[in-house]
Amino acid sequence: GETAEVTASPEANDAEYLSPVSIGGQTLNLDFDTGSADLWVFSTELPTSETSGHTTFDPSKSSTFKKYDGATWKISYGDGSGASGDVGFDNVAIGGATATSQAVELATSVSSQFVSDQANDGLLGLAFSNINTVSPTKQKTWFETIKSQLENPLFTADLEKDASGTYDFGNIDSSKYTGDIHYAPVDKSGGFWEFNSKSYSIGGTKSSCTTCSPAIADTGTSLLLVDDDVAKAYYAQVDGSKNDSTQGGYVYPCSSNLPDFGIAIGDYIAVLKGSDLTYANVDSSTCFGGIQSNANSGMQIFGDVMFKQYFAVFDAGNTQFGVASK
Ligand SMILES: CN(C)c1ccc(C(=O)NN)cc1
Repeated sequence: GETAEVTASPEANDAEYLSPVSIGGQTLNLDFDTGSADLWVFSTELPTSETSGHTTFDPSKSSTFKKYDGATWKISYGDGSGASGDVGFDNVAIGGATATSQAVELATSVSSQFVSDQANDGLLGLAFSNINTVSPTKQKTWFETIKSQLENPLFTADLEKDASGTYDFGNIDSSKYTGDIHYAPVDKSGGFWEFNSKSYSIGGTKSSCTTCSPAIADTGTSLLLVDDDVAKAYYAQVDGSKNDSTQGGYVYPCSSNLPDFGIAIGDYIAVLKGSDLTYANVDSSTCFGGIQSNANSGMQIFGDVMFKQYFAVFDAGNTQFGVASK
């Protein structure tokens, strides 16, 4: 069975991580996203006014590209961004592993957030294919296409703070973590890497929350979006913090000593160091938190703030998600 490894390089503020992907011999930098299941790319079918700074996939230059007549796709993300277009098939290689006849979704329209994010040439979904948006027939993700060829049906994420990390497919590299991997069973029926998260800790004080929303492991989200009352309880411990709608969330004096925050991954509490829970500066003295409210959306979203502190295993063979210290 095959294994593959690819670099994950951070953009400003670790807002997202991009990895090189070869499609029909053309290399684009894609955002690997465990919170969605579409592989879509900036393409020459977009208006050139929307492709400045991006690498675009040109199907006419790939000898292996096949159009999927009549198929379309349209996706919206939690932050209100989105994209849409048409579909083809091509050979897609990541870190030396090639999925042949992989569905590649070509953008004909993208929202302003994607136009302005010039480092991002598209997304590679790593959630479950039941939420793929291709119509009239859903298509598989790259991981599901290649899974049977892999040594083990799993992939891992090692994202780093302000430094390159890796995604590995088919194996767990024991040099990338310390101690045990703590697994939670995944409910994939909603298409996400979803698990229970019924407790948390703030500054070492544990709270159970039987009413807490389930959580998803989402490498495509920058922050940690927790239930509103949990976010409130966290920032109640931060002097001078406030939920500032102008800034879009909780801000506080950058001089604050943020408390550690423990998140439940099933029965295991992964403690996130407070010293790594600031996301960005708003100005020279005001900081924007890595922990924010999910506005009671009914889902907690554990994004890159978690992956920067914990090595993660997405195990499709056993339908489980695991974390380990690193
Ligand atoms: C605008 N961009 C680059 C986005 C990238 C990813 C996402 C997302 O919610 N992934 N789960 C949203 C937006």
